[in-house]
Amino acid sequence: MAESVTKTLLHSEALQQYILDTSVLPREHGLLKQLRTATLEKYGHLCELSVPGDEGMFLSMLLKMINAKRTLEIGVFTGYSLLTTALALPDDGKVTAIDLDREAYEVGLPFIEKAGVADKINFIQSDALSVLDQMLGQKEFDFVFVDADKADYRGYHERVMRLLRIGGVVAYDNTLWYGSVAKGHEELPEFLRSRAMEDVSSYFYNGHAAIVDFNEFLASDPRVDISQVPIGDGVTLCRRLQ
Ligand SMILES: C[S@@+](CC[C@H](N)C(=O)[O-])C[C@H]1O[C@@H](n2cnc3c(N)ncnc32)[C@H](O)[C@@H]1O
Repeated sequence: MAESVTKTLLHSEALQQYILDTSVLPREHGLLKQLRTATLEKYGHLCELSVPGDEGMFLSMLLKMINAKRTLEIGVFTGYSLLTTALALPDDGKVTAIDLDREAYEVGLPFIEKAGVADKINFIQSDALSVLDQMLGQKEFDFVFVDADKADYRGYHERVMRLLRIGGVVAYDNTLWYGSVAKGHEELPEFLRSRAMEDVSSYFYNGHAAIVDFNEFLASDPRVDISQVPIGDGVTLCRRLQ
C-alpha cells in the first residue's frame, strides 16, 4: 500500500519512504486513506492513476493559499484529488468535476459523502473537451486541475485559458511521465512499457510523446507563468497572466 502513495522517481526509495512516513501518512485525511484502499481493492495496479498522497497535500495547500472557491477538475477516476479539493475549499466552495467514467467516480463517492462535502461537487459524466466548450463564456474558475487524457492537454489548455480568471492557477498532472520525459519512449519503466505495447492507442503509450510536446509548448506560452514541480509524477503550475 505504502508504495502507491507516492511515485516520484526523482529521489531514492529511502527518501521517498521518509517523506511518506514523516509528513504524508500521519497527516493524510482518514477518508482519503479509505478511498485509496477502496481504489486498490477495485482496480489493483491501476490505483496508481490516483494522485499520490504527497501531491494531494501539495494541491490542498495551494488551494488554501490562493483562497480558491470555484474550481474545475478534469479527470476524476475514483476521486482522490477531487475529495482532496473538496476538503480544502471553504464551505461555500464548489468544484465542477468531469470524467467519462461514472463507475470509477461511484467507487469513491461513499467517502465523499462521509466527509460531508458532496454538496460542493458537481460531477459531469462526459468527454471533457465538449463540456469545456459549453462552459466558455459562462463560467470562471480560480483553479483547474487537469489529469485526464494526456493527448488532449493542448486542447484543454486553450479552453482553460478562457475559463480561468486572470491570476488563477491551472495545475497539469503527470508532466514528468514517470521520469521518461528526459529519455526516449523506449526508456519508459518496464511496467509502463509492457502495458503501452499491449495497446498502442492506450493512455500509457500516447502519454510520453504528448507530455514531451506539451512541456515544450507551455515553456513558450506567454499567457502564463509556469513552474514545473517535481512531486508525484510531476505537476506543472501555470498562472494566467492575460
Ligand atoms: C489519471 S486518472 C485521474 C485520477 C484522479 N485525478 C485521481 O486523483 O484519482 C484519468 C481520468 O481521466 C479520465 N478521462 C480520460 N479521457 C477523458 C476525456 N476525454 N474526458 C473526460 N475524462 C477523461 C479517465 O476516465 C480517468 O478516470
